Amino acid sequence: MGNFAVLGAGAWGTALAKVLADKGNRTTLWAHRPEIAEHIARDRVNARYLPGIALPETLHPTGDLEEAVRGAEMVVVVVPSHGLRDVVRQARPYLPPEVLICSASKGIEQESLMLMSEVLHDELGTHVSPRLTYLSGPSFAKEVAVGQPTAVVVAGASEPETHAVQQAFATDRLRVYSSLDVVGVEIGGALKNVVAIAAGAADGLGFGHNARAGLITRGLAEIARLAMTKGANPLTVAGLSGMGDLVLTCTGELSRNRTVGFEMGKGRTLEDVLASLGHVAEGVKTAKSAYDLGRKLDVEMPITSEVYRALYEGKSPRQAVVDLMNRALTRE
Ligand SMILES: NC(=O)c1ccc[n+]([C@@H]2O[C@H](COP(=O)([O-])OP(=O)(O)OC[C@H]3O[C@@H](n4cnc5c(N)ncnc54)[C@H](O)[C@@H]3O)[C@@H](O)[C@H]2O)c1
Ligand SMILES: O=P(O)(O)OC[C@H](O)CO
Repeated sequence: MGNFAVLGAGAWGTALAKVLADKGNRTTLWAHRPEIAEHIARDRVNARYLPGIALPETLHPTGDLEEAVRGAEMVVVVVPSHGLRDVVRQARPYLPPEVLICSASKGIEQESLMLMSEVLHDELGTHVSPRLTYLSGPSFAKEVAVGQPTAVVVAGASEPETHAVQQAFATDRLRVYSSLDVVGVEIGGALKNVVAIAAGAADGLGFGHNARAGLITRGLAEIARLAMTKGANPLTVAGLSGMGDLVLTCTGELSRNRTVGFEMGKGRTLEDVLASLGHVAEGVKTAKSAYDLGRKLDVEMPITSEVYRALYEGKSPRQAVVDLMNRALTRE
């Protein structure tokens, strides 16, 4: 059995820690807010982020980052993408030399416009590259936590390490594929959240299935363009992290990103929706990062641009749809 650490006790970190702990691994779950660790230790449930799910005794909550990573064979980082750099920097002095590192956060850092793998390289050095992996794909935390069948993908630059992480997470309910295309898998996971906001807005505005299918498909086209420009294989985003996660998040009512778009489509303000959401909706920050990255790399991203304008420039979702529909006609 392994000795694993999961950094981030939100819904996804808790669900992934439960997967590892249910397999009999000693799994330490680090919470950004120490009181969350105390509550989990007392109640054996994360009532704030994953209510109603009993957590096994093999899962050890802590608010102490050093305690969490000391002696770990694999550290899984699952904090919101805007917090990943700080958490990794704080954990760095205590990381065992040969530790495997897996990021399960979906986002692009604002300002630097770096993918999570680039942030990890920046903080830990490029020599860690073979030990870095990235987990993504269509996976609502709540469904994984109750053992609903789910398929995800783990990407890494080095096959043996990627295979080790694939094996660590795999169960008869969680099927884990592997990939060597880290950038493609990361971009698919980050950008689907932006398209989910658009699809939610379309639903909130009262549009139909046609609009949603159009957004998913054309959203995938702009995700593929960005992925290719960043050196990824565009076919990667037709897989679980890309098309798979677009289908889930653009249609599933559990999606926080879709909810943000849906409520804005109904007329609520972004601030109002975020105040009541209770969880991170990565697409809000990623819309800005991706918009800036698209402009920097000269990649045409019309859906991302309209989501950005609706979130950051006060454009009405209805006007954003009108402008998308009236763009110059083009080839598919
Ligand atoms: N929830 C899911 O179903 C799901 C599935 C796949 C991937 N993800 C991704 O996992 C990541 C985490 O999402 P989640 O659903 O667990 O979030 P969540 O909203 O459920 O919880 C957020 C957690 O992050 C902590 N936090 C807040 N700010 C922080 C900071 N600056 N530094 C460190 N920690 C901070 C909070 O205390 C909380 O524990 C996101 O990138 C998300 O896109 C989520
Ligand atoms: O609830 P969302 O929109 O953050 O989506 C959660 C996961 O990323 C789904 O794969």
